Amino acid sequence: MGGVTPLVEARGLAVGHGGRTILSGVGLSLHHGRILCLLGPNGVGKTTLFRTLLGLLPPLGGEVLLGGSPLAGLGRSQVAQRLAYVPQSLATPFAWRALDLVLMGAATRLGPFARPGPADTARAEAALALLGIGDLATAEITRLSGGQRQMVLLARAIAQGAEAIAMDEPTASLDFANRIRVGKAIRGLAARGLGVLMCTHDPDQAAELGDEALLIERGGVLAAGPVAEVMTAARLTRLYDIPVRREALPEGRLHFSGPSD
Ligand SMILES: Nc1ncnc2c1ncn2[C@@H]1O[C@H](COP(=O)(O)OP(=O)(O)OP(=O)(O)O)[C@@H](O)[C@H]1O
Repeated sequence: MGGVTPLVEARGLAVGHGGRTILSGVGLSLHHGRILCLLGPNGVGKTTLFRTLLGLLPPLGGEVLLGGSPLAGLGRSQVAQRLAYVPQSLATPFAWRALDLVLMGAATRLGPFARPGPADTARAEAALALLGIGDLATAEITRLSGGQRQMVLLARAIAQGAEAIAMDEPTASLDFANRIRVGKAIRGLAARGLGVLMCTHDPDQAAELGDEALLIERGGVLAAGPVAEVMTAARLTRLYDIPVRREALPEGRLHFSGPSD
């Protein structure tokens, strides 16, 4: 990886709200074709970190670079070309069609007065198809289940065409089949060269999908690096404050479990 400019980079980053620091000294590098999983307990600051990487919150220290350019010097559409965001959920009273919501992703690349054209519509439809939800295109977003909405939000980020996507617990509200489908889609995006930054509360999922893991404890980073090296039983025990067991399943996958009693 030496010499390759990361898609997303944080150096000595401090994040928080209203001047109150929640995390400091955060360093991370996301590269083309890689999946970086963020793990940490509830309320530790993962969403706050994401929002800072996206320029939605000002850093309280350090810096963020997107594609080698300081975030501070980038406009909204320049950020949108570099990093898309899949939030934890979307609460909207507007009865947009799913396709329209996905088109908004495609439109973030356009100038403020440009209207989406046929190519943007095609890109939006392709993103829905990639996730196997082409049949939801004309559905009103307010009538979809939480899981279906989550899939549409993921399609919106894909349609944005950014080189990297930050996903905040992208499978948290999904049923078993959709979770597998989204996992496959995430791997597919990485195989096409995108960088994926994702928060998950499931260590098994991080081990299955992630190339690297970033463990975040109260105040800052506990450890970062390749999944198998970083996600030790001892570190996860410290992270979640319960005894965690790690085992390698016969097919080579890592499985983590807590105490059974
Ligand atoms: N808008 C806000 N204003 C002030 N404090 C906030 C705001 N949003 C979040 N916080 C606080 O910042 C801290 C980190 O929250 P954040 O949502 O980043 O955690 P998280 O790691 O994403 O949590 P979870 O895993 O539960 O989603 C929490 O103490 C939270 O109460």
